[in-house]
Amino acid sequence: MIRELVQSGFRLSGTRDARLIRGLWWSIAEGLFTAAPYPLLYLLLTEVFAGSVTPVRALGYGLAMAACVALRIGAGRIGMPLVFSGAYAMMGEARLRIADHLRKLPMGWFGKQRGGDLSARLTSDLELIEHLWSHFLGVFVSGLAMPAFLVLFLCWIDGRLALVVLAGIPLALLALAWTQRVAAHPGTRMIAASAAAQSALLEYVQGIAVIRGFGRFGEIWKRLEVVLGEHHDALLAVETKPAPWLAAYGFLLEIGYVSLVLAGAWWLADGTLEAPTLLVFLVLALPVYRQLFEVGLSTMMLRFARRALGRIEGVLYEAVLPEPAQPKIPRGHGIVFDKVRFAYEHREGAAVVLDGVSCEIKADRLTAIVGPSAAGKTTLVHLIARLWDVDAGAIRLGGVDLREIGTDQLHQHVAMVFQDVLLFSGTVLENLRIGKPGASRKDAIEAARRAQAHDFIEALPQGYDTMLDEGGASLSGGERQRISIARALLKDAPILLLDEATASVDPSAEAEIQRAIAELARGRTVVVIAHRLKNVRYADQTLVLDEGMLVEQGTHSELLSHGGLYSRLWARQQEAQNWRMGMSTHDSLPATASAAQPPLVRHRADKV
Ligand SMILES: Nc1ncnc2c1ncn2[C@@H]1O[C@H](COP(=O)(O)OP(=O)(O)OP(=O)(O)O)[C@@H](O)[C@H]1O
Repeated sequence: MIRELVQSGFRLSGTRDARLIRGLWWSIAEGLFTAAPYPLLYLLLTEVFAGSVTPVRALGYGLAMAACVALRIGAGRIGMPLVFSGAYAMMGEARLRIADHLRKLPMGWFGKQRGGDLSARLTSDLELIEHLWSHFLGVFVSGLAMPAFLVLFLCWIDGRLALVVLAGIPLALLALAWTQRVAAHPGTRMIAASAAAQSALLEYVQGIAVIRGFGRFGEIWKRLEVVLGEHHDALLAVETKPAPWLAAYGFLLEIGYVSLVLAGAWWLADGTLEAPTLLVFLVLALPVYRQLFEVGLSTMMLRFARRALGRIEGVLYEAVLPEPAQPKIPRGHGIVFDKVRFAYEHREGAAVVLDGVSCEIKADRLTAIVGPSAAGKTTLVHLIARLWDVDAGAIRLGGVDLREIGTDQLHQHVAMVFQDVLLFSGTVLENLRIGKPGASRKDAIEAARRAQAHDFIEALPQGYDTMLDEGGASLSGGERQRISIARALLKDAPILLLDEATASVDPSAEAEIQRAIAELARGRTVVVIAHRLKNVRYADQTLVLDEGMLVEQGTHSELLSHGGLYSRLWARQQEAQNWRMGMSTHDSLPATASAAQPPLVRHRADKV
């Protein structure tokens, strides 16, 4: 099991750190130096009982024993840092490999994971493996080396008695195997319960605003109590269920000691054994048993580590989106959908989200995607970014199938601005530079200026060096949006995918965001999901989706004259706006705001 674990650990990190291997050899040396004083003690006792010991020889033995102790300490001092640095470096590599692998997984995979379970795999499971490498392996090998050496020494002194010392071991090992079996179920339960507890706590913390808003503390609290109660019971079971069998393991090991006393007395009486030999056996058998018990106990941890490793490997060996061996370079920035079919669930009878969609998104033009809720607009745009692969048909960029371009290369061509803006904990500047690592401060500020974000960033306590909370919680929705637009401007990719995200912000912020987006759209292939049709009425073409199908396409005026779904949606939105205008004493606000807002990429209007 240990060998398998070590090899899986090497596979996990993809390296074999030489420091770790050297450190383990030093740990074995440490175990041997721990055992070495005992044979010296035996030799000393033999001479004492034979009456041949002299003060000088006794001093010699004493010094030799002291040297063994010093060597043991020295080996530990050299080995331990080597093991630690090797183990931490390897686990660092493993974390990077996992993070890199996660980046390549289809987004659908994340949707199927429970947040807490995934975070448990990436934190506590990985920490368990790290602990195994850093704290356990060295102690384990030195813990095995010591009794192995002593048993060999006992065999050399008296084979009969050594066999008696080892008499209980086969039965003890059976008890240990049984203990492992008994612990298997509680172990699995404990891992599941702690993942569930992490999920529940995460959900509780993330959803605290909603829980508070709906006054549902009682119910959620009860659910939390149930999950945490199960976690408590599972933890208890993992300790208590195997405990009697572990005790049996210890008892059976030490049965050898009772046998040793009985057999020793017998052979002493019949004159086939000498007293000093028996004395040495009685002294040495105890550390051998103690060490074997410790090693047996630690194998319980190996079980957990094996399970944790299996769970981490489950992530690492999850199939990634296939990458081309020879990535092709797109010849232009026009996008073609060719009979695209896509479903989130790849199983018989699963709902088809896009069904036979064929269309052309022209290079350097603005294409708007509109349609009722759940029509498949976001899905279509996500497919362009290859967050998923299509089930049938193809999407081609510059004449090349996205699957032949390679994800990294594709992402160099594409910038995305979506509704859920994710900002990372770090400074505003660092968040901007996500668009272009290594961009100068001047360029980042220029991008922020063009994204209408400069003024509010400057007003922050440390301006561009202000630390943002995780997720950018300290900023408003509109401010987060503008940072994400600045990020995309800085990236300066030729294709821009954006989810018109102004529905939830106030009219003045909406106007600012529209201006920023208009700036961003200049001279690029832009695909925008539009919820407010008025914002994209100047688009070069509008694709109308309904229930996963492309039902209409054309310019605003073409679509209006067609009298189909688009014109109905337009009429409904106009009606809603008129209704809003007439309903309150603030009638003039939307009208004024609307007049103040530039429609998305108004500069195109000039061309029309
Ligand atoms: N990750 C997902 N897993 C499974 N189903 C999904 C997922 N994302 C979206 N869907 C489903 O796919 C369908 C299309 O969703 P999509 O988000 O593309 O629609 P949309 O037109 O952008 O809607 P809206 O305008 O309301 O944002 C919906 O029925 C939705 O429930």
